[in-house]
Amino acid sequence: MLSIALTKGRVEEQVIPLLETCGIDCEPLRNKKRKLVIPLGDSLEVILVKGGDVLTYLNHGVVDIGIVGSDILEEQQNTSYELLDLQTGRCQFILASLAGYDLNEPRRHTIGTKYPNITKAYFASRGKDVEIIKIEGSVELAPLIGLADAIVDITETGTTLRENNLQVFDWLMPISTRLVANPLALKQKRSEIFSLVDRLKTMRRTL
Ligand SMILES: Nc1ncnc2c1ncn2[C@@H]1O[C@H](COP(=O)(O)OP(=O)(O)OP(=O)(O)O)[C@@H](O)[C@H]1O
Ligand SMILES: O=P(O)(O)OC[C@H]1O[C@H](OP(=O)(O)OP(=O)(O)O)[C@H](O)[C@@H]1O
Repeated sequence: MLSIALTKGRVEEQVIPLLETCGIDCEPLRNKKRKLVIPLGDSLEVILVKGGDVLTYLNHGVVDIGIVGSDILEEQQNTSYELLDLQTGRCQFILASLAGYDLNEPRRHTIGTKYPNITKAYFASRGKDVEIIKIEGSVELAPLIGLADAIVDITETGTTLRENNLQVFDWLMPISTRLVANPLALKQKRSEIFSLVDRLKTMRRTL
């Protein structure tokens, strides 16, 4: 039996069809209502968690594998084994602001973001010291109402940026959903884990 910590929400919605193409019956996941522990047949058990908590469950050894966005792995400076890029949940990290924003204006800029570590590393690599304001959501609001000069956030379709008159000033990195494993589980359940990884690897190309 393999236990999987699956990020609920967007990641979950895009991973379910992939699991189904691998022949895994996901009806219990689709019909879960408020249930958080969902057995899928005899060989898999899914627990549904927030993305930011996947590595906590994994690193405490209470699940064998995790499915989580690379944005979170990068932000949390993940050291667990990344086994596969599932190639779902694709989006991008961007630096955005209102038209006319000048990153090179010589003063300390204020940046709003849900991802302070990624933001700090990005500006450090450009030799810039910025003030970071951590925001939990609706990040695009920050430059609009004067909380920050610019934001580092995720864009997928570009709709949120467009509807709020924001422009992209830089593309930081692409994001996609990854499969990560607990190192002990990788030793103890190697064949089970790699059998799933191999199936996912084959089927992700068909979606
Ligand atoms: N357009 C998108 N915007 C944000 N995240 C996306 C997008 N597309 C895919 N993702 C992936 O989905 C994850 C976020 O999922 P979701 O939006 O369901 O959670 P959330 O409610 O924003 O996050 P949380 O409540 O944990 O802060 C991200 O970690 C990222 O890997
Ligand atoms: O380019 P788009 O397709 O418009 O997607 C990007 C938006 O989606 C995410 O927000 P989310 O919906 O998770 O809401 P949040 O603001 O509460 O984080 C992200 O933070 C952007 O705001």
